[in-house]
Amino acid sequence: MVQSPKTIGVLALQGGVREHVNMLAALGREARLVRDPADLAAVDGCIIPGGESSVMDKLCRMFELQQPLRDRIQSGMPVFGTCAGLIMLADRIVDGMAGQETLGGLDVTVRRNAFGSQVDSFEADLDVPELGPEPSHAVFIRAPIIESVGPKARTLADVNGRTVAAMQGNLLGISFHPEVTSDTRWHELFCRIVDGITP
Ligand SMILES: NC(=O)CC[C@H](N)C(=O)O
Repeated sequence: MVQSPKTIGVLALQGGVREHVNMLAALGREARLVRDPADLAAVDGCIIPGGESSVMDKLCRMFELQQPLRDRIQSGMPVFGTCAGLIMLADRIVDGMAGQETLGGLDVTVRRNAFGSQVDSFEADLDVPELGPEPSHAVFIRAPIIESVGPKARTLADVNGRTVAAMQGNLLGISFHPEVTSDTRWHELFCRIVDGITP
């Protein structure tokens, strides 16, 4: 019997949803948009896109997705957070908006908009051993940094000594946007995690 492919969702409340859907399509994976608890129940893994984390947090609560997402994360669902999505995954946030909450799961502390207004968007080539020898061209858009990585998580990449990618079990959080480049390797890595093909 051929096993049916795992379903990957993209949290579609706010932010850069389409780019992730297109990236998954380029890898032959049809994404399911996640807008309510029934959508979430139908997916095996989920991407949380970039956008504005404080708004995404509010919408998660409004659409009754915060607790279901927390529960799924705690029970091991693979999640890939990019930029605002990384902030949503972080256990700790040092300069959130008043009352801003995260979903948590990834043992890191993040700082929002950490690269400052002058260079709030820039690009850099990152050395990421997990992706192979070719550098990963990273696009940072009002990006957070990972200020500290706790003992349960590990650093995957940094730029000028500042951590911008971390992983913990099935959780992957990066502060930049591979979905706006032609580099599919981050999404391939996430698909392997969802499919249970660990390196
Ligand atoms: N490109 C992005 O996702 C920016 C993140 C945004 N600055 C936030 O705090 O959520």
